[in-house]
Amino acid sequence: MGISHTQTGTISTDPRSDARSVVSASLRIAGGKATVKEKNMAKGTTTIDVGADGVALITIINPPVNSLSFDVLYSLKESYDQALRRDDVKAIVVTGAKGKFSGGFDISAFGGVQTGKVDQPKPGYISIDVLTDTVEAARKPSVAAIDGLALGGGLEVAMACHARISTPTAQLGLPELQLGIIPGFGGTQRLPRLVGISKALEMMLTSKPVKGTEAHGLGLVDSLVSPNELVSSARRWALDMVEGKRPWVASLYKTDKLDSFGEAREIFKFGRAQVRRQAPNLQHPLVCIDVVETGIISGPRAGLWKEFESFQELVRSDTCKSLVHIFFAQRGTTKVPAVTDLGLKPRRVNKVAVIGGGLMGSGIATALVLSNYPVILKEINEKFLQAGLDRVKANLQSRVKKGKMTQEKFEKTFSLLKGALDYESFRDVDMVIEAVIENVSLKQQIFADLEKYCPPHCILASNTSTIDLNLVGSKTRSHDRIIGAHFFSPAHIMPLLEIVRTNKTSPQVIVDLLDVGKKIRKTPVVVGNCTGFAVNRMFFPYTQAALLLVEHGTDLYLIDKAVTKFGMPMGPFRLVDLVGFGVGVATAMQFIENFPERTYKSMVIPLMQEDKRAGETTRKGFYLYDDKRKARPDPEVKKYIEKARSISGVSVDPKVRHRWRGLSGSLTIGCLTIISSSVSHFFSTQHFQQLAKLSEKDIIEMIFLPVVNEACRVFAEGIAVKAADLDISSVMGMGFPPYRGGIMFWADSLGSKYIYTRLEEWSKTFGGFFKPCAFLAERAAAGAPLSAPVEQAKSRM
Ligand SMILES: C[C@H](O)CC(=O)SCCNC(=O)CCNC(=O)[C@H](O)C(C)(C)COP(=O)(O)OP(=O)(O)OC[C@H]1O[C@@H](n2cnc3c(N)ncnc32)[C@H](O)[C@@H]1OP(=O)(O)O
Repeated sequence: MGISHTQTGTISTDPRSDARSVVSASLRIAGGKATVKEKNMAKGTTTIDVGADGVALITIINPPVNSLSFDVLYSLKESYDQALRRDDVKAIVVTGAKGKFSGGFDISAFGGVQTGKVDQPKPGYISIDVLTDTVEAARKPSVAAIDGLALGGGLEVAMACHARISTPTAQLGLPELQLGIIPGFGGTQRLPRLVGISKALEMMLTSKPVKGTEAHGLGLVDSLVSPNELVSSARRWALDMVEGKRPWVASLYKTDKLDSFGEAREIFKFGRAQVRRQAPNLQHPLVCIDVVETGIISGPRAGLWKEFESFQELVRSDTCKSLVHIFFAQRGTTKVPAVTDLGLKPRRVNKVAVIGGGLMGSGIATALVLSNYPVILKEINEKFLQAGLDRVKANLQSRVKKGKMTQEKFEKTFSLLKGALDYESFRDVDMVIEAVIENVSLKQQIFADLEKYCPPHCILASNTSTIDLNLVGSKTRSHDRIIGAHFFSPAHIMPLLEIVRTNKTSPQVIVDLLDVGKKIRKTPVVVGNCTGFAVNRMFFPYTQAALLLVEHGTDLYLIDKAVTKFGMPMGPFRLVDLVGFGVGVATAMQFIENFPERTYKSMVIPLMQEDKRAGETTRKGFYLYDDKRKARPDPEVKKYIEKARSISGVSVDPKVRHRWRGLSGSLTIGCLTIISSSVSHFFSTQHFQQLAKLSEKDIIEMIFLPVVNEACRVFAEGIAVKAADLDISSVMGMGFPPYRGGIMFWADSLGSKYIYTRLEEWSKTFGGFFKPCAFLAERAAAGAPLSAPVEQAKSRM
């Protein structure tokens, strides 16, 4: 259709303050054409294609998601200038190449903006000069033809057009807040005018996109068509506008969807209250509301300027840096050196078996059937099997109740699940996930059976959270296909999947499981084999530090409060209650056996267990629980703490200098034997008093710096390939606040020297638990960040 002109070689304006910018290098012309080198440097472009019908089709091209780099944005402006200049162009259609409109502003450019390494255009250039004064104010109408996705800046470009045609499945949204910023190309002003203030705030504050069909209902999209008809319909629509057959709407000045001032004020008030309650540590959602409000009160142009200023400030904030780090770290977990770069293609997994229908097994089976995998659920008897099947059913039904699944879809999904009491039906499965209790000999027997019944290509995965996989597979000769698939409870909801490889697991099997992980919508992190892997190893010192503090005098509820305020979903004691003391103690035993030198052996939990307290399930743990599972502090807990103190020799007498003797002998509680501590050291009254009066900052550091210390060990041992994988593991497995960037990213914000000094100081008082590891000591001595790659780590992979 028509003549095609790519824009790489045509510059009409240079909006940048410094024309010799990094960006301009990619657009500069050498003898009328960009050199090959310069072309290769360009990060995306637009093309313009003028048809015989007089419609200029401008296509955004920047794979994989047509993000809006500065190159693309400048090229968009140039394409527009050309289309507006040319007499043979009557109207304009903007679209994205290969079925994707645009994934928004190029997030990889944020770093350059933050450090000032990329020259930015003059203030307000994109949102005002380009989108408002060129696109929206043009004397030729524009229609956005949206397929795939129009997110962030992508949707903002589309909203500056005079109409939007979309496919029913396209995703439209302004997810900027999940990156710690607000929309910066006019979205805060145009979205409320297209869909109303309430809906616009909801879309921005939750960062959730809407599908084309919903967008149509909301008025964000003017017409829905199939992908095949998208561009032709948009062309017709644009020409209809030229001929006055369809309205030509500038979204920025629309007022019909706006509420009255009084109503708007109420909506803003409600929004702010909700933000303060749900995200008390975050500023940018409040800024977003302020910016929308400015536009409503002072007019959209004032709103655009306020948006620009706020965006510039937020993009440089620590929150934005942390969230952008998390964005890329999450996508980086599937890039595993010497595994995903070998050119291996994932094999097709047609059928999966899950062994064990308990909480974990049924959750895993739910996650699998939800992604259309046929699943066999195996149990040891009819009763357990039925209970397992019922759990999966209940998981799915809860989705129906919440309106997330139709009854018809429920029936189809549930029919993918079959029960089994033996291994006969395992003869054609491609993957088995064992999810039985943490019992080594039971697991060994199961894996030996699996080797007999499953086909030789079948992936043999274990959901163990702590047990060494070499031990699990020791009675087989299938070590190359044994792998850990460690889900987090509830498995159908929690987003993380720890993929544990031994030094014998084949790369093909890892690639296969990564693919299954992606299909069941998990974020997989590949880790090496050791007790507790990455997440539980980091979790362990978290609870331990909390117990140590409590035994030394800090109020347990104060600890939970401080930790929640820091941004964790719950404090360590509330978490132990939720997980249950049984699981907590079983896990602790693994650590005591494997890392005795850095285990703090508290008796608080075993003493409580002795009194039939086991956490939330018994309605009594560190908290008391009512019928609605609401937790309230229990003054009785004090007595267990005091008893534990007397056992461990920790005294609270302020006048005397006490010796912390440690335990001698062993104490048997139920089936649990806590081996006596060999560690003995001193602590002073002064320290007790300090601990009783710790500031929130101290509490946070005494809880999380041991976690950092363990994360450093995990990294140094090669259990995690990249520090960023530990960031994702901490955010998705532990609930570490993403806006702090994950455990290693946060640690680097404090500095290795500072962390080392703090831990060293506490270790002198409290012993081995706080002792900084060699890796931390080395990084501190070198003044190096903890997240810098480990060059010669003894990789266990
Ligand atoms: C001024 C403006 O208001 C500011 C903005 O526009 S900020 C940007 C707003 N946009 C967003 O937040 C969207 C972010 N992207 C996403 O949510 C998802 O990537 C997506 C829904 C677009 C695609 O998801 P999916 O198909 O699962 O692919 P996903 O693996 O996430 O991304 C594919 C690749 O595109 C990259 N990518 C996605 N969106 C990008 C963006 N906006 N900028 C740069 N790269 C992006 C990813 O990093 C990934 O790269 P990789 O293959 O090298 O790892």
